[in-house]
Amino acid sequence: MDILLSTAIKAAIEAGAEIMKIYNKNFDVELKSDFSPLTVAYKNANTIIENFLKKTNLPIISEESKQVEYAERKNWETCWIVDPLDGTKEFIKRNGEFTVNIALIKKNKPILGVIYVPDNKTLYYGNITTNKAYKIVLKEHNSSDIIIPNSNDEIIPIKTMIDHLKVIGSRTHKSVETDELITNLRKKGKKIEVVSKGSSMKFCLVVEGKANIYPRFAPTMEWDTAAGHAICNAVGLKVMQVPNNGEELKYNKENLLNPYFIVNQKLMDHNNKQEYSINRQNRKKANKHHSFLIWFTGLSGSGKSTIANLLEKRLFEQQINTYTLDGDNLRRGLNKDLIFSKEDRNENLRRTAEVAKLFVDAGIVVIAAFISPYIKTREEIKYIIGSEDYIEVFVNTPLEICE
Ligand SMILES: Nc1ncnc2c1ncn2[C@@H]1O[C@H](COP(=O)(O)O)[C@@H](OP(=O)(O)O)[C@H]1O
Ligand SMILES: [Mg+2]
Repeated sequence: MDILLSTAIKAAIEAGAEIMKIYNKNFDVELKSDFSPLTVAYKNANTIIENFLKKTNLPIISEESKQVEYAERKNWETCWIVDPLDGTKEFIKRNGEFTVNIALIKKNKPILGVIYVPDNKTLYYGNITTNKAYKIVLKEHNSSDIIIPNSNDEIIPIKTMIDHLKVIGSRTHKSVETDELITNLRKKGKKIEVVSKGSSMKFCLVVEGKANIYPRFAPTMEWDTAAGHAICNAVGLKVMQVPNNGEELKYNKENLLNPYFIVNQKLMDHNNKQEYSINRQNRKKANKHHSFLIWFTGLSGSGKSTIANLLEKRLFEQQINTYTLDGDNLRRGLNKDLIFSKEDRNENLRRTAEVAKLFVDAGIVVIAAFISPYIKTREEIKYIIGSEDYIEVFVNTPLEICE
């Protein structure tokens, strides 16, 4: 694991352990003094985190520490941004909704993010270089088991029904603007459920797909959002500024106050579906058969295309309307702007799935053969098509034979 990421994870867990020692002692009210449980938890957590992060020789912006003048910090290409205890109101209310937040910023963008929820020992982290985010529920506040990411812990967001959205907002800092946004979404005919949570846990719930949109039309500081923002970006979610100027939140600004923002705004902009008189059911009746997608996956040289070709011939002989989507052929036209980078390969598959969906709607049995090794991508394809119309076939030819 990246040494910067593992350092941030260790720091967050150790800080969380310290916070819980104080949280678990009896206290009723916040005493606004340097010795209140909140202040002590906050300061101790900050010291622990700073001691870890100092080893990286990168500068730190932390809510708790004295801020370095902008004239100096604007020259920092890379820095840490830390909120040692986010959700202070929730800590006082004793509802467990508080977090430790550590983010690594490069050129004003968050590239790594770690959020630890010490009350339920849940760790979230994301890395935009690998485009992966993980959620791990620990048994103890102990980081020694987390050195190698386990694919079972990778966050694969639950998919969203665009007409039924869960909007998540602050438990404590509500705003009229957020209420207006919810009213407008309801006017668009969407079913909206409103969920409240304290702290950066809101980002985590959106990343998991347990909430869908997080509109923040109330003040926050850079340390409240940087780690959550990185984890969102790692799963492809954007944290857009409002008013929307097409840009995401930026970090290490002169003023560390964030503008308002929305996580996952694209869901709000989704167009309503236009209905036509002739639909899939009519086509199914006329064709006398169902339509669906058969997706062959397997290694290069495993025989996917050969089997797909034979299958199509057989179906065609039985007067079934078929079409084979071929990666090379699509790259000659629709996908000719795409290269073979990881992003473009995913985009290639996404577009293929969208085209397949149109063909399925047109009443055709679609056959596709793509290597598609990542379960995450195949889940995406299944989601686009709809699980009831998706048949996955793994051509399990051993590597030696493929070669
Ligand atoms: N008036 C204000 N100005 C700047 N930030 C504010 C603010 N009111 C609340 N916040 C930020 O909102 C955070 C709480 O978010 P939420 O309401 O989503 O739980 C606070 O974090 P702390 O709890 O760490 O102070 C604080 O930084
Ligand atoms: Mg905070």
